[in-house]
Amino acid sequence: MTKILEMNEISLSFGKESVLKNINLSVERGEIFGLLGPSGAGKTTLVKVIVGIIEADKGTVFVQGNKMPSLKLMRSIGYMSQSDALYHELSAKENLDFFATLYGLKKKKREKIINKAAEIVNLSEALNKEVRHYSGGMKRRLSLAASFMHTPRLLILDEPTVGIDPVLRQSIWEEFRRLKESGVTIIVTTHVMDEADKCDRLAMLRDGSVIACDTPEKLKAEQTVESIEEAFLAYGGGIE
Ligand SMILES: Nc1ncnc2c1ncn2[C@@H]1O[C@H](COP(=O)(O)OP(=O)(O)OP(=O)(O)O)[C@@H](O)[C@H]1O
Repeated sequence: MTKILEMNEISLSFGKESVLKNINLSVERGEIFGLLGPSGAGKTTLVKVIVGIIEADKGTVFVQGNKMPSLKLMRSIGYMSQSDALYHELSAKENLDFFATLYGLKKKKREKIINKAAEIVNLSEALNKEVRHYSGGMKRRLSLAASFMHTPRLLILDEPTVGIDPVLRQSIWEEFRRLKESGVTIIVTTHVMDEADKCDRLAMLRDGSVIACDTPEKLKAEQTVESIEEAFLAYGGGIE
């Protein structure tokens, strides 16, 4: 396997608060890579640094060998932020059509791609509804569809399943695996332990530092525990 993402010595402070502390991580092509940590651990800040929304004080990020931020790579990266970037006055279909234009998808193919993405997140029936009439979970699902509809090489998802019911969460994870099979690399932040267990590899974050990084199986075996939650605590992830 080859590396699609490399982060070297990433550090960042907001004022006096040190939010990311010397992060060194790499992600292999085709992996589902999890960033696990409690609220405030620095997960969102780290993905914003990867995407290029925030500049780190120190360190470098390379995606496919290109130093970030890189305009050239925009179309090969899909990003779903924690807050929805949707047009509430437009229908879901119009929103997806807007993103399709941004990604440069050809008009002829758009309809099919939009319908497929909507089907995956279970929104086919509500495609023509204005987003202002959507529930919170529906908006998350629509944002998710928008992030992967152009089949990016690298898909970065910040807490993608928050507010989504367990049944749909399962089917969304099945889709992540299908995307992975088709060669997409996925980075996903979560504080849900059973989701973390589904990742190929996992970095555990606490107070801006990586406290452990490996496959869920090895992380558990190393601490001779049965669950990711116990492993997280054993690595020092608990509240002091
Ligand atoms: N723009 C900002 N200005 C100042 N402090 C910030 C800013 N963004 C984040 N922080 C701080 O950085 C720390 C890490 O925040 P971050 O959002 O990255 O954590 P997180 O692990 O994603 O948490 P959550 O799971 O709640 O989203 C927190 O203490 C937060 O208050």
